[in-house]
Amino acid sequence: MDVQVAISQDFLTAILRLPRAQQKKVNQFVSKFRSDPLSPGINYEKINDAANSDMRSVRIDQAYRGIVLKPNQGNVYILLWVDHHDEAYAWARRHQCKIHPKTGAIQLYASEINEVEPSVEQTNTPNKDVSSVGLFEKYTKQQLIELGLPEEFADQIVAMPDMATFETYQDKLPNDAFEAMYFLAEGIPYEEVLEDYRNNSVDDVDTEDFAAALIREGSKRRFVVVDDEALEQMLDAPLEKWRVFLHPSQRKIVERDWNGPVRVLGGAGTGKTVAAIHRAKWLAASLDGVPNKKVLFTTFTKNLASDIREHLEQICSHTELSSIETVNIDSWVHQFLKRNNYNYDIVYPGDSNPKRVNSWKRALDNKSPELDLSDHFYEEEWKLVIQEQSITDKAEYIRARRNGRGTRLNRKERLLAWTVFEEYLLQLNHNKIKEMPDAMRDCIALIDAKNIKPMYESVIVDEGQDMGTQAYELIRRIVQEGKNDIFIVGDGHQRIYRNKVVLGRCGISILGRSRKLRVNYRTTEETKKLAVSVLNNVHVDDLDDGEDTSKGYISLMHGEMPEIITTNSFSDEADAVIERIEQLEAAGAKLQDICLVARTKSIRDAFGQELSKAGITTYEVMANGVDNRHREGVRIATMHRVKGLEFQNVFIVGCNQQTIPLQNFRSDDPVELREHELSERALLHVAMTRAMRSLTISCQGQLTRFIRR
Ligand SMILES: Nc1ncnc2c1ncn2[C@@H]1O[C@H](COP(=O)(O)OP(=O)(O)OP(=O)(O)O)[C@@H](O)[C@H]1O
Repeated sequence: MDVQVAISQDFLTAILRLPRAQQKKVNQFVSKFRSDPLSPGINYEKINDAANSDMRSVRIDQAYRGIVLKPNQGNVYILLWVDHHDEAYAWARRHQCKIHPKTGAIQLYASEINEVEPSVEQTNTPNKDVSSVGLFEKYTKQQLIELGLPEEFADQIVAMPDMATFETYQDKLPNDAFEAMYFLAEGIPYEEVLEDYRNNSVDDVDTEDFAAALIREGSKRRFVVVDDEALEQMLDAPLEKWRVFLHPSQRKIVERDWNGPVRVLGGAGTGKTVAAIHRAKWLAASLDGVPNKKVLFTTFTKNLASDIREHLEQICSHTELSSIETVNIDSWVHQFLKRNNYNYDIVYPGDSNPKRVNSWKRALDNKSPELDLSDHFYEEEWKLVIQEQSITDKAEYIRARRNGRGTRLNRKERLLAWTVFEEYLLQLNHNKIKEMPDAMRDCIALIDAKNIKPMYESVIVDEGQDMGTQAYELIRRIVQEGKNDIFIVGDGHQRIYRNKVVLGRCGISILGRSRKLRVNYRTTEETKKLAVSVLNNVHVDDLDDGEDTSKGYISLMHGEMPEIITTNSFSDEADAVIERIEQLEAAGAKLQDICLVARTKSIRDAFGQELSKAGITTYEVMANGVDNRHREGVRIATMHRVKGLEFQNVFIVGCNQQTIPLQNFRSDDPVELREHELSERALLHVAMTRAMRSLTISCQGQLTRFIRR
């Protein structure tokens, strides 16, 4: 029978904690072990009192030991842990590794859990009858076990008094069981949780058959069977776990055929981009390098597209890579139109292109004195109504949908307002410029006129929340309709460009093909909680005319509470930030892992200058390129620029009451004001959720009202 060697994610993490010299030895050992775990050179030793009698220690060198699970049945060896002799043995005593009888997934968890004291919150609440307020009182023990809870914990968990107490079990329970219980406690319906945590087609689980268990989705988040090539890659530091260990909820959406467009939602850091990258690889593999069969991976921002290309290069073969085109949607439009001899300059609604600004100025000169509407109103009306619905004449404008616009306009008022838009259209034409939504429409017109066949087998869209109607209509047109055609990932909570869309209205029906990712791999739970609180009680859409919620969204990591620094002046704030950056550097942090984020360019630059004066190198995050992580320097960026990116340590500076929300927005329209407020909150939320390890927020004077301490 073939020998199978698997590695747990924990083993790889354990390697990274060792001194460099030892890491090398472990790597050599693993290569030897992988080629023949039965070789006489490998010393297996029984571990007295190990939680699992199938655990053995193996000798790496004089001082270090690996912990291996060698089940009785089959020919499977699983490398679980590595450490200094005594610590490795202690680890084996503290950990259990078993196949769950219901889900069939291999679980690694604490061998014992002590009775946990109710949380301080709970004990401080006078007269509260603990036993009557169980967190899981709606569920039976059996139901919890169905979701992956090990039976030995069932009594304790079913009697759990509150969330705070439950959270203290995080590092004791298997990750899958903890997550599933957490989502139940957050109010996610049982069936939905079961769908995510049950392994497909597992009926009769043989709890001794590790070979069968290793290939189940639920096991693959933590264990991988290694062949030589994969092993070599994996042992190459720095290790990026997402390359190998997809969460079952990610794997379920990535590795399967879909009978039409799919929409995947998920809070910041839940691995949407990672899922989309793996999806691109999976689709490309199925194309088998056939020329002219292509997958398009598109994003909203240019720098994210470059980032994604780099990631694809890490996981795809040459052939797969040759089938994937990665480009942000606007560049795609530019390239397509250029190939088709398009004669217009492309601009953006509201941008500073002098020809566009002048055209708009002339259009506003035609404002009717009979209408008391602000210039801003016309700007928004143009973008949100006229461009959104591709309106080109008066008659269409009179019939136009104006949902979500606060100021009502009757027929006569629309006719009067139209004079501005009519002039703008004339000016754009006269100056040979087009706004991007028009350019997208022109792409469609060209495709129709030239009868161009769909160019892609599949399109993958990242940052789906920021793409507008025209972008989706164009996407619909360039991809072959049918199996695996469109895969969209996005998060309405991160919409910062106000390009709302209703997919169904763009010919993209996601009925029955909508999924959600819930596990945040990036930020700590402490940062996540603060970032989510910025969007409390605001309504966020699901890209298809429904509502999305940030309930049932968990971070697996814990860390320091975000620090909030209030100062009295700019120089005090700058000093405080510089001091902390110097402390981080002294503690070993690399400058390129630190990002300073500001709401505006001028605040960014002001802080950038202070950092330079203090001798700290800075590096501006640009819109149009990949961040060269080898270039030294603290990253400095506006909030818009950091979307989709991540940094170990994030400083959000200038979080003053007067700056966030930005005060340059004037409108009497309550709907516009609400929308403005929402996108300002989304911007802050995006900036906060870039932080992997630490988040520091600072202000001068009063802190923005978006943050409640
Ligand atoms: N299965 C996984 N295992 C380990 N790490 C993962 C996994 N999936 C994602 N990650 C990590 O989590 C972080 C966030 O992932 P990703 O950027 O895909 O999230 P996202 O949902 O697209 O985030 P955002 O919407 O905030 O941009 C990254 O550091 C990524 O490497």
